[in-house]
Amino acid sequence: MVDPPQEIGGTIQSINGDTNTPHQSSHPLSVADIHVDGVTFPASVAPPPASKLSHFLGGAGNFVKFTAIGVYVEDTAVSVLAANWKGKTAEELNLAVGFFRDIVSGPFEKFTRVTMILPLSGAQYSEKVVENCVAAWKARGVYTDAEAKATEKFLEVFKDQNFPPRASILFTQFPQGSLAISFSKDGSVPETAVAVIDNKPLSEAVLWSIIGDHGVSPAAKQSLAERFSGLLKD
Ligand SMILES: O=C(/C=C/c1ccc(O)cc1)c1c(O)cc(O)cc1O
Repeated sequence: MVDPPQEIGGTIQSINGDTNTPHQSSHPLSVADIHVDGVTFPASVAPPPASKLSHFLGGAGNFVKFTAIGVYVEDTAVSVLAANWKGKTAEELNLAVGFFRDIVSGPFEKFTRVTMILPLSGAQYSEKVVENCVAAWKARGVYTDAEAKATEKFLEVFKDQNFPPRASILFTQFPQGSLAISFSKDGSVPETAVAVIDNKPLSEAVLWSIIGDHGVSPAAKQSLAERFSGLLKD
């Protein structure tokens, strides 16, 4: 379900507890909130944990009945993705592994909000994510000690957590390679991260396991393809 479009590109006030310096987003564009199984993903987040930049909602979908997943990208993603994907239909984008690869590894921040529809423990969630990431690395022959250590830290961050319905896990993926992890009991977005893991393969694999070729949320992929097809019209 999609709401009427909202203008993105206004002045953002308090940035990350830093200063009150107003930040202007780099381009005005029209995107709408998305509702997934009763969970609302607002059209923009300004800014996500540990970031100073505004992000807009690229797309959202569910992972079967368990979680609703919203993928936000830094405003500059539109001009970066235009280079390869301008003028493509939603169907073309949805079928293009390279389109999702460019979202995951493009030189812009991503912010992923995973909201519980059914209750999950931190261990249940993190073990599933790590299983998917390790399987993808092993398939490509790129699983090293650094990734094993990063996944241990990831599991540690989640081990004492419990997520009732409506609670969220928030990932900020930085282009330099770190992954900031935060938690929220409701729809709010905290300013600070609970943990930052400095491992680019892990940061990218978490998002890839959602929207990659065997991603857990085909609905989020479809949503990203539809919205970017509209944003990247000739
Ligand atoms: O959403 C999920 C995982 C949900 C889930 C459901 C049931 C379980 O017993 C465990 C986990 C998810 C995700 O958000 C990101 C990812 O990389 C993989 C996932 O499975």
